[in-house]
Amino acid sequence: QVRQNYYANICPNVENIVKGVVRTKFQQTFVTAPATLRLFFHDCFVLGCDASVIIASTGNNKAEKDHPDNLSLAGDGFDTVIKAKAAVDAVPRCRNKVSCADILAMATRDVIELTGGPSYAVELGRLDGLRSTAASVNGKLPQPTFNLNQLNSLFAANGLDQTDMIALSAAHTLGFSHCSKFANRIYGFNRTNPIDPTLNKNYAKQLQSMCPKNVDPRIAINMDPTTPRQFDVAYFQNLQKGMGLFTSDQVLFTDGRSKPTVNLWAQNSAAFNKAFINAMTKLGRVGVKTGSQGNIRRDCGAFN
Ligand code: HEM
Ligand SMILES: [Ca+2]
Ligand SMILES: [Ca+2]
Repeated sequence: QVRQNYYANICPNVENIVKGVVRTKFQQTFVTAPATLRLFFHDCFVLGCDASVIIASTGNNKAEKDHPDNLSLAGDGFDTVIKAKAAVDAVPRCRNKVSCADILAMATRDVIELTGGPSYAVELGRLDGLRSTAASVNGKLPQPTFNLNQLNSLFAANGLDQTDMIALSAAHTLGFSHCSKFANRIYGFNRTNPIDPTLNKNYAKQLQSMCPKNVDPRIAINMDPTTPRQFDVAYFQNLQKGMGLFTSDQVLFTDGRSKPTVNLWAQNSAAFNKAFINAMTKLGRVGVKTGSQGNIRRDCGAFN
């Protein structure tokens, strides 16, 4: 249902308008990039790419964004969509013609390019969803403790295969994590190993010093210790050295079924870029709403 150039006759300049807003915001704060990319993922995996994640809670509805798995979504992702929506709506012919879900898809494409990743033609034509509840998030998002089978089955439920899953995981080449998300790997891992043995020993020490026990829960650290602001294949090179931050990252190298793909992409960014664009395009098609299943929200944070 989604296609390139969907707004060609409705709002011909929409992609440039969004790009301008995203570029300005990115220049003000780098977090714009990882925050927007993660927001898109968390939107698409819960009821499809329909901007359900952007809805704010109200007195009688606890929305998706207040589910525990979404509380660490950085505010700059939401802010990017709201600012881009305002800029689109300032153009008379575009006013209330472009969905929040599509604005998020365009902004995500733009932040990947701004951080040095591949650019691609984005498919558009999504409607915004009519429901958003915290309960609907349960079991829909991957946990950092997941093994390969758990990752594959959750991604398969969204029409994404193992190759797509590995490519999309490279989003962790950018952005931050709070210490609590991987503390189990560096403190009291199991009965025989206090530290996860798949973790590089020096990296484990660094993590312990950045995240001491009883660290301030607001402290966040770079997920890619080598090029935290570049969208690149350093993510895969880190995995080869035991420097994947989460179990769900490192398992891509320790499990023999995914290791060959990690090794290939660690030394072939052209092949990775191609797979990443393909996977992002598939992600953007998940659960797309049409007709009476959705509408175009006037305010991305509230139902019409
Ligand atoms: C494969 C399974 C995945 C797991 C288990 C996972 C888990 C996590 C966790 C725990 C964080 C840290 C959150 C925090 O403490 O603030 C995080 C951050 C992030 N994730 Fe994932 N994620 C996965 C896949 C993805 C995918 C597919 C994307 C996008 C395509 C993505 C994009 C991001 C980004 C960009 C950040 C950094 C956010 C920021 O700096 O604000 N992740 N992820
Ligand atoms: Ca959604
Ligand atoms: Ca990087």
